[in-house]
Amino acid sequence: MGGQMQQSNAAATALYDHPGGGASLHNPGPGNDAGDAVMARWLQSAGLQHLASPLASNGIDHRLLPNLLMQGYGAQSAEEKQRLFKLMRNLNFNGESGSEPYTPTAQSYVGVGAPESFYSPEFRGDFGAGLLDLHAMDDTELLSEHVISEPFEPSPFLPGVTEVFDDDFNVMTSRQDRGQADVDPSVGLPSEKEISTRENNVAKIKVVVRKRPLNKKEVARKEEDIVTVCDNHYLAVHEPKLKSLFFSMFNWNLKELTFGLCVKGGPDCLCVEKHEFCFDAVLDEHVTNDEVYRVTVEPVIPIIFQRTKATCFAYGQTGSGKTFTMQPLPLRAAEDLVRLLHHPTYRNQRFKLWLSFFEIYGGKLFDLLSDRKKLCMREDGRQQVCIVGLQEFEVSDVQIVKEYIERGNAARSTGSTGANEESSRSHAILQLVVKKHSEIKDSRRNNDGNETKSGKVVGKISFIDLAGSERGADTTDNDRQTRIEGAEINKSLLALKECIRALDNDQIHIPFRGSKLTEVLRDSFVGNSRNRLKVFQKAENAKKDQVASAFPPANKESMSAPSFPISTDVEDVYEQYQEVKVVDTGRRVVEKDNMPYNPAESNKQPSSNYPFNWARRYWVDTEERVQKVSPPRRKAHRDEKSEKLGNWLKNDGSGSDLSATSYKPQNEEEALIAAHRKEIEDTMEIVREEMKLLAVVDQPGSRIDNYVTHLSFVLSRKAAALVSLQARLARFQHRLKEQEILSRKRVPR
Ligand SMILES: Nc1ncnc2c1ncn2[C@@H]1O[C@H](COP(=O)(O)OP(=O)(O)OP(=O)(O)O)[C@@H](O)[C@H]1O
Repeated sequence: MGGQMQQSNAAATALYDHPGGGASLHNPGPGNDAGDAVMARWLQSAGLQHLASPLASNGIDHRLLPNLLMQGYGAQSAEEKQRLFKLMRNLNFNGESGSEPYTPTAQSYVGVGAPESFYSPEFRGDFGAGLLDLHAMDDTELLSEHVISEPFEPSPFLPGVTEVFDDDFNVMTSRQDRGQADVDPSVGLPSEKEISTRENNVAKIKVVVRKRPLNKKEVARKEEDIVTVCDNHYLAVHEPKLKSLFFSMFNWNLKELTFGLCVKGGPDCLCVEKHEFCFDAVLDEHVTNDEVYRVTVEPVIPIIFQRTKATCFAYGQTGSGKTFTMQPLPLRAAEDLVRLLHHPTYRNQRFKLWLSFFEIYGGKLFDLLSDRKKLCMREDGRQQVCIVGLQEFEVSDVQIVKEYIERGNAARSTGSTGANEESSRSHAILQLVVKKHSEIKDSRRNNDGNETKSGKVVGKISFIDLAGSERGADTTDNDRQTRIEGAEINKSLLALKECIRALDNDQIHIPFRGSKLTEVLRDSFVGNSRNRLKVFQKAENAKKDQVASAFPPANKESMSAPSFPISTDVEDVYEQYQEVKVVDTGRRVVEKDNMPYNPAESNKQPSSNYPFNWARRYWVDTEERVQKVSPPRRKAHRDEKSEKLGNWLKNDGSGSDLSATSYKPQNEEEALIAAHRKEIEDTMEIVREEMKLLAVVDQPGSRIDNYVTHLSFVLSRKAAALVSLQARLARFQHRLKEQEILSRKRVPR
């Protein structure tokens, strides 16, 4: 994920070199120039360098940072304010002068010749996790950059490095070269142009779709192949649809009514709708697994040595070919990683490769390389996730990697479902970690979070073979256990999707606590992380954006394609959600036979990074309203709002208390509701925490009030989903009662 994340990290580590000397930001004085420069660089690291002058004119004091949030004074746009807010958070700003930040000297910008101790976790701990690192608050376990300061040479056996990563890599190399040659304070940092180049060029998420050929069953059933790969980026799905003779459609966004006569046949004729989608890459049914590797994982391998965490997901419906696609990838990656370890650049750096393999089944973690030992997940004070008891194995050659992978695969939970005879019923996570060691005593150790003893993480790549999402139709033949598994799988995939969506929209709050899967993956999402997903897309691209929503139900399992990972009830809720989204972007993605898709036309539509247009409108409205509210009333206004929200969530209309913990689900529907309740409770907890934090930095005219409104909106959406589920449950129970009455009537007296 995000090159800008890596960028920010580089800036942060270059800034801090020496602990002593320099003026405190709290005490402008002799070191004021240095303080000026530091403040300017802090702002620069957040892309807010243009705000340095208002601060400078007032004397340098980090306590003035919140003033920049004031409207008409500093940060103007929503994005700027958000960045500034993030910066303050990362500076551990608390509005009081209690914590003295470390003051770097002008000399300290160079980023070379730093004493070893300075980069030690203990030392960095003094300044708070991820200080100055805008995107890597939880990323403190990564090795500091100075240990890999030798210029990196691209591996001669990795010719396929994509342009994106080439750019990223070249910027980094040139910066490092210059940093070593020159002691100018500005040299250790990237130029503005470099920042923007990197930010523009490195995608946070890459989406590659692989089409699977029809399998024997589908061929025997004479099913149509409804997916056409148009070129390397586009594919089309042909959706058979029953249409009535006369049809009408109202587009809320364009406020226009379309109606017409289906001329192809009589009433209820079968039409084929063509939907076209765009991805970063589309691979047809003839590509080999090697080609998949070259397009997806290979470009990321070199940057694993550059303090990066990468994650490769396989996402798709059950039976779509995720396991088939994912299984060969770690082995190929290990081959290249081992080769790089022996490359002259890294040969003498005491780097080693470690492997671990575990699965999440039914919300619990099991070590696949240690007789399925049950594992515990813990979060430390810095929100670093540790999997207690997970065995990591040092792997020095590919044969050993192969053996471990086979052993882990054999231990995985699989089962037979209506859609796939050997379906993965768990999420399997294989991690390859490059560590730098000072001394190694044992090649096998517990991952107890004690990094200093056995090496510091340089970079990591995780391969995640997600369990497949299931539609209601896929579950008809499944037994009770399999259906419960399916509900759990769908729930965790939903949580994953929420996180990716939040990340892609640059939201401040990412709902990692939505499921075990997202909690475990937390560190793959933050800091120096890059994701290569099989399926998901950035909001900027209209067509891509619609992928997850607009896939037709028919035969979509024939590719590793997006689908809403919902089995029954939740599906409805998310369909509604997606409908809103379509209205929001106002872009047409459905290309009908008689209505060819016109990209130019779609570009005319208003674009938005925000997931819901009406939410955005709400945001704007609220902003206007809040501006009119006088400052003393603002807090009361916010408190009242959150209290109302809390009350509403506690009492969802059915009189049930969401916080009830004694609730025992009786069937799958109730289990789903319980899962939703838990999610709402977790989200509320996070909102409460966020609000505490926000209260500290709230300033008249800031948009924090709006942010709370936004969170309220997110919660209300979840609550609406819950209400819908409960309505379904009531209907379900009603049906059961009816059946019971009927069966009683049939019993002869
Ligand atoms: N590209 C492909 N070429 C040939 N066969 C494929 C391809 N992709 C998948 N298959 C076959 O399709 C079947 C289902 O694939 P797989 O088990 O990988 O699906 P899955 O998405 O992992 O399913 P689940 O989520 O249920 O575990 C397997 O028999 C596999 O060999």
